[in-house]
Amino acid sequence: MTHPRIPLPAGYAWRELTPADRRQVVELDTWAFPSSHSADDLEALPSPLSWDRTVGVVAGGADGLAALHASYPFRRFPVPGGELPTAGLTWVGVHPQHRRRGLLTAMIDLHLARCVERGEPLSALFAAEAAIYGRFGYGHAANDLRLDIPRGAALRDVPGAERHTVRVEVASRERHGAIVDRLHRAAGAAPAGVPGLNRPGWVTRETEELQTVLWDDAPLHRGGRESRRILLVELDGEPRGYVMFRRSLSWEPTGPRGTVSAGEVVALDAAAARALWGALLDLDLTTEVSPFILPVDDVITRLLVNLRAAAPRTPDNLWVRVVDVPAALAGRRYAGDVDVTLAVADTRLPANAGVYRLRAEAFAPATVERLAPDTSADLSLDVRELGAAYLGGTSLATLAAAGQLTVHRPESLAPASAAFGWPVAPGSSWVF
Ligand SMILES: CC(=O)SCCNC(=O)CCNC(=O)[C@H](O)C(C)(C)COP(=O)(O)OP(=O)(O)OC[C@H]1O[C@@H](n2cnc3c(N)ncnc32)[C@H](O)[C@@H]1OP(=O)(O)O
Repeated sequence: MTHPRIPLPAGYAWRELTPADRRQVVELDTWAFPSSHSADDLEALPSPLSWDRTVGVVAGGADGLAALHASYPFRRFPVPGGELPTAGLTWVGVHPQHRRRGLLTAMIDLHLARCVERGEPLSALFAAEAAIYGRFGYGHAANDLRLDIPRGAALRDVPGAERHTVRVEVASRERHGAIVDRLHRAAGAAPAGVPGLNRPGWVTRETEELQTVLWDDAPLHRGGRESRRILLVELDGEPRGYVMFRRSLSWEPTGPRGTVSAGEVVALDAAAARALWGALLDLDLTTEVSPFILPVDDVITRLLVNLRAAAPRTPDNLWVRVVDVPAALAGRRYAGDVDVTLAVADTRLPANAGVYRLRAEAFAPATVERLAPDTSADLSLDVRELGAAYLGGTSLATLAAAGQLTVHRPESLAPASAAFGWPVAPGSSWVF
């Protein structure tokens, strides 16, 4: 792959990184993200990085890295009704000595240029701070749900839940890797049990490095909690759902106080989900279950009799950058008939800007045509807002109400908003 000529501020140079640079990567990372763990301990952990997509910045005359970024090759990133190659931007860090000199800006320009070269119409990320990425055209595209559910919280009944059996074991890749992979993919492909109605943004761990990191259970991940366990629910011996979890326990004057930190909670249908949550909410010596990341429309929101008591919070989940507007628009399905012209602005990638006519019947393939740049459009918006709406989690009408989308033909907004939505809320079940 050619190295695009993306300029850096004076005195800095690009450096392609390899596994031999692992120590420097760890050291830069601990400058960017303060950690109580030693560089030796962190270096001993498996690395999630795809090294051929990991680029450093070095400063003339200085040791070590001034900055670093990487991306994951998500070849099958779920978009509404389909999948598109997507670059998962990650491990972005600038040494405090070198911050606010334009290094991140240059790294984003290189990242986007490489997305174009690689034919990745989208980039997605989790933002360390919400204010960082909008300026680069990333839109806040999904939220997730965080809960603290009291032990024994009442759940509504689901017929057939009682037919499931439960297994609780120490989590291991050898025993559970294939099961977890299969259930996770299946749950994202058809969360409502209907083929084609997928969960946008439900990204899978597609590389061997990401799989290795998932199953690594080094003591420094534990934070005072136990080693990682898995709870599986089965129907007639067939796995139908899982949750990986760790418990912690303290003894208070009032009695034992245990919490359950749960990772992704995945089930193939409502009965399996009811069986899974029922078991998870009834572990001895515990008082509370805190699932880390759930989709905002996860079935638990319908199963809990008192959702309010679980103190729901919905922080931002994925941010999406549309790198190739026509490929992205044509690569997803729409939840209603649509025939709309969009004027998309993109100062960072001018070739991406333009006026596009999008036509599709509900849930059928779409066609996208680039029109002359002076064509009057029905709606105009920045590529950042297109990214926010792209996975179906942010309504075009909401963007219009917030003054972040301009309506030129009023009758186009309602059908376009309905079409850009999606019946299943977007979101990733893990942070990358
Ligand atoms: C996908 C991920 O990996 S998320 C992880 C992001 N990394 C971190 O949060 C680690 C700690 N922080 C850092 O490493 C750095 O401060 C970074 C990467 C956030 C920013 O790097 P810098 O090289 O300082 O950014 P750069 O100089 O290119 O700034 C570009 C613009 O973004 C703004 N900006 C940079 N960081 C922030 C921030 N945290 N909040 C708000 N604005 C910011 C700058 O003010 C600047 O604005 P301007 O163009 O109006 O002057």
